[in-house]
Amino acid sequence: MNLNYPITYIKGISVQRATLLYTELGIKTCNDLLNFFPFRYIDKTAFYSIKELQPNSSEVQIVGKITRVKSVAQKRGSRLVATFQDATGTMELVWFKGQKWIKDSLKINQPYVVYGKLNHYNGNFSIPHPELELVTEYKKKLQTKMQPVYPSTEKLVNSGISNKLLRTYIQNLLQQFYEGIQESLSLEIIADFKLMSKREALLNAHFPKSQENLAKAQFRLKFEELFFIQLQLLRKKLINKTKNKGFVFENVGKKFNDFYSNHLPFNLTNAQKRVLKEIRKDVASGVHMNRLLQGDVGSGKTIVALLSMLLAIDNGFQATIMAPTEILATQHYHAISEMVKDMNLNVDLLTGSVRIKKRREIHANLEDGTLHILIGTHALLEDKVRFKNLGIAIIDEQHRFGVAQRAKLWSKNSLPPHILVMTATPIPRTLAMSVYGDLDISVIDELPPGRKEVKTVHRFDSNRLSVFKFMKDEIEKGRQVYIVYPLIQESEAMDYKDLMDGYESVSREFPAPKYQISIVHGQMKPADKEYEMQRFVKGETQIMVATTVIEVGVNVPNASVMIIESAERFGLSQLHQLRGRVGRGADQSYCILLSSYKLSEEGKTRLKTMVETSDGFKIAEVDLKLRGPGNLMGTQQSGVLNLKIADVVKDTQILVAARNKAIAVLQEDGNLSKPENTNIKNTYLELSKNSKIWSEIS
Ligand SMILES: Nc1ncnc2c1ncn2[C@@H]1O[C@H](COP(=O)(O)OP(=O)(O)OP(=O)(O)O)[C@@H](O)[C@H]1O
Repeated sequence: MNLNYPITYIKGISVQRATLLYTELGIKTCNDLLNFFPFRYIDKTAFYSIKELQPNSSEVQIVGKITRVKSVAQKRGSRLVATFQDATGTMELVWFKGQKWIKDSLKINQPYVVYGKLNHYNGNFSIPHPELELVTEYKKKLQTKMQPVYPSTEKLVNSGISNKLLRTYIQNLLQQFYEGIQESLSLEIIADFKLMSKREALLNAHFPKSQENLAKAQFRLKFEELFFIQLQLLRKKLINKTKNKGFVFENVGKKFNDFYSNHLPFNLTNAQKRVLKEIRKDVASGVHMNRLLQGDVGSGKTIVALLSMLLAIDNGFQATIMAPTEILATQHYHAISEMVKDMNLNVDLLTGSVRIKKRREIHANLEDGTLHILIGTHALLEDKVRFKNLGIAIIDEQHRFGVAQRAKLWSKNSLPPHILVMTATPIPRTLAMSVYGDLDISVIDELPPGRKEVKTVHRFDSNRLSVFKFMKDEIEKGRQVYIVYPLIQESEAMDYKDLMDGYESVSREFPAPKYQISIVHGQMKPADKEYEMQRFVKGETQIMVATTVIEVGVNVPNASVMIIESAERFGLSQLHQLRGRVGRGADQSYCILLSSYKLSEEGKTRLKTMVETSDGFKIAEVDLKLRGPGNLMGTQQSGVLNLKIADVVKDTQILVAARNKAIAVLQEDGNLSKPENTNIKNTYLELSKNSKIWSEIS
């Protein structure tokens, strides 16, 4: 018997039911079903006394006697109420249906075991429609103490596959295949972490004998799941390091040194220096760099990108930056061209709106190597874009690019160029371990000196007039202001209306010619967007009304006020990104979050968090708690988050332990060829063949 057999091998599962289980729950093989875990258990191991009951107790089991039964008339029909009592107190059992036969069957003053969901109303406890069994009967039966409850769908239930039936299937499966369940971890790991055996763990995860056994079983299975994912990610990294040769940038040469000594516009922060060292070590070592650069908004990633590119250029290579939007690519282009303007370097910009003639020129310069740095958007991925020798590819805000798109950029070379992925959306460390576990990670955890914290306040819509007044004062001082409106796809038409209405009212309040206003939104042509953007960058307009197109990376140091309309509709990391557009110069900056009075609890938490902290990593932690890992920016494409039993957020301690153990195992035995690692190797190979998550991360 093999656990890879289809579930029709399990007693009681017909082809028709197997098909349903597959379409509804994705369960195909015995192994799938074995790893389909309950999401909760009905715990019948514990008994309560009535005095112990708490308003928030959910399902409870109590032994006591029924002392009285009566029918109580109510508006529609009547209900049956039994007074139930133990040595510590009294409560009620209630029925709304089937009252006649229940009334007839209830035995007064005999001990019952009662089980059900507890209600608490007006200080009184009751259980509606309880399960009841005379103690004499209860004692005769062999009890399943903790019943598993599995996730299900309406269709399954309607087709007769109840939770009870699922339980039976899994029971049958365990009976038929128990001997075939192989240990997957080494004896050493089992001893080290005092783990249950795999068989015992699976049995107890489905049919636990006690809470304690359940906890042990879950720990073992979570550890195993995270261990093998980490093993896979780390092996991928190891293979990348040992097999993929990278270009060697031996020289820290003329351009780098010239820029560092003569053109650096400021002193690097210690964090920038450290990260640059990490990058230099990679690119000089002969292995292929695959590094994630995390830095909070405004922490100064661009300069690190530029210096890394100069390392490549000094060694005869070309460099590229790919950005997710035209605005961003253009901005990088302007910033970088400006910084290297006296250095005899050729920098160009390639986006969707570059004209054919210019495009051809870029293609030609790229192929003959005269173009040193090319900055662009997705347009870089087109087949016609061929580098002479691309040494480093920097990808800004990687979550906007698919894995396949990135791969396309790699494949433009004989050897893959060094890769630096930059993200301004901090991801909590433990999550990064999973989602980017195969990359090396650098963090810029320090802001440039002299930055003042952006003062952040929350105001209700009714305060708009005083907000306008504040804007006028700031503009008077020579500052610029952003006003951002939400744009959510589902209500796009409405949102555009809000934006245009807002624009009109701002135009009335801030009339020309004294005030000039830019507007930028996604429905505009790229060239118009760019024109409006540039007017704001050059200081020709004082106010920029926009949707979230300006969310990431836009850098206008003179802009010191960020007003966010309907702030409650934005996600936390989005708000943080938007706020990051101000506070980029030396002036005191402000962020005003405007909202209606109607706020959900989550909305309140988001706004409160923004007012309380400006630390991107802290904000990411809160966001993670509010929305779960799959919704965070930077994690959407990660199959690593579709776990069967572990939770990368809640089980961080297990995750860290599993990762450290995986590192230790690979350090000792990179190919898993030692006899003591046979179990691990077999499971690893098996998972590589069969697991969906694994194919996504390999
Ligand atoms: N070490 C430094 N000292 C002073 N100013 C700096 C330093 N590093 C960067 N800056 C300036 O800080 C601002 C933000 O830098 P940059 O645009 O590189 O940030 P970023 O990390 O890309 O942030 P975001 O992701 O928000 O765009 C720029 O105006 C830049 O010139």
